[in-house]
Amino acid sequence: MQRIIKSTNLITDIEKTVSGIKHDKLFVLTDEHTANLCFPILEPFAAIKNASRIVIPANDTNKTLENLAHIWKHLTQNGATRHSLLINLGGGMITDIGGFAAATFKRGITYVNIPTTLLGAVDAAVGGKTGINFEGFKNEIGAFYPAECVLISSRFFHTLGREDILSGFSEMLKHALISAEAEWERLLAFDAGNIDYEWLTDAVFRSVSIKEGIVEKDPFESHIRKALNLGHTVGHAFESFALETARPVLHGYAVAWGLIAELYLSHRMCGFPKEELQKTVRFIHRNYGAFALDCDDYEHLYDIMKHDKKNASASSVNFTLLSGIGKIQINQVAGKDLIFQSLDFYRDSVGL
Ligand SMILES: NC(=O)c1ccc[n+]([C@@H]2O[C@H](COP(=O)([O-])OP(=O)(O)OC[C@H]3O[C@@H](n4cnc5c(N)ncnc54)[C@H](O)[C@@H]3O)[C@@H](O)[C@H]2O)c1
Ligand SMILES: O=C(O)C(=O)C[C@@H](O)[C@H](O)[C@H](O)COP(=O)(O)O
Ligand SMILES: [Zn+2]
Repeated sequence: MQRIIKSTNLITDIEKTVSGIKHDKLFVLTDEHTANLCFPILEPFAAIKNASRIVIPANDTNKTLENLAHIWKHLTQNGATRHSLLINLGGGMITDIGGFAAATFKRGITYVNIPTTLLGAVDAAVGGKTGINFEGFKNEIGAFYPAECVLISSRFFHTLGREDILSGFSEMLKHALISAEAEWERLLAFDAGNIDYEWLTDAVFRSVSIKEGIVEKDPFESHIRKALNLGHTVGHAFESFALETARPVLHGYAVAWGLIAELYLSHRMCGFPKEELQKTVRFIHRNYGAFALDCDDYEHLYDIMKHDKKNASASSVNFTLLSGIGKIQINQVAGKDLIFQSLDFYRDSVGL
């Protein structure tokens, strides 16, 4: 199992981590934003200054084959060997693409994730799913290849804008929904306009523990790990559709909107309570607004859902649903009519 450090002393922890991993050369991958905002925070650790630096453009639209090739090229041209160490310093885009570069370079080198976004810290950096988007589909190419260590520190969160905080928060809400009512209640009190960072740090550490517990039981998503995909069957369809129509949305926003549709399916198919559905929908609508679509888009969204990795066949769509908070129902196949009704419900809920 990968080592997860919930750090309260970043520099000491990174020094210990890097010196504890035998390596011949150190590489640090950032995007153009984390190069400026986050790399300097690590500079008191001398070895980082001498590391070979790889910088790629920011955001999910750049989680591409071209940027993956750029990372491979840099490693090759700068003397990386099978014994080199890669540090991924960034949000989920960087830990996904950097993790996949590490998985594939010389058939696998060791890497460490230092997530710098809320989403990266609670979700993307943990659990070993790595990959890139391809042909318009989210995470179409990838590998399970866990980081040797994930170093989580809330020091990076202070430069995040409201939208990136909310994007990460929806994955925390997902973790609460699949675990316990008390956690869900606590999170619904979150005020993105007035962030209490101490409260947030505690909530992040609890959230990571929920994911850690699930991944430990099922690292390759054969059964219970599918719970971590709640909201993503519809969410990824929205995200891919948004990319296609040149109006990209943040991953966590797509997941939040996906949760609306999938909790509706949970209500209809598994008896998820109406009051909890309504409370969650109100929170999402208030904080995340809406992604515009109309009923002419349903067929296309359904076609995208048919590519979801959880599907048992190319013609059925498999969801993770809930019969209550913390009551996970995996492998739920919904028919096309009901999926369309869930999209109607999404549109009604967000005022479209
Ligand atoms: N592997 C997994 O299990 C997993 C889980 C969830 C999401 N993901 C993937 O993660 C990606 C989304 O991650 P994300 O939301 O972190 O996006 P991201 O990595 O694109 O980061 C969002 C933005 O924040 C900037 N940024 C990063 N750290 C910052 C900081 N400390 N201060 C200010 N700006 C900062 C980035 O440069 C970028 O512009 C998606 O590709 C999604 O598919 C993967
Ligand atoms: O770690 C997991 O397992 C997840 O499903 C976490 C998700 O939040 C994440 O977005 C993941 O990348 C989705 O994976 P995919 O297998 O549906 O591409
Ligand atoms: Zn996600």
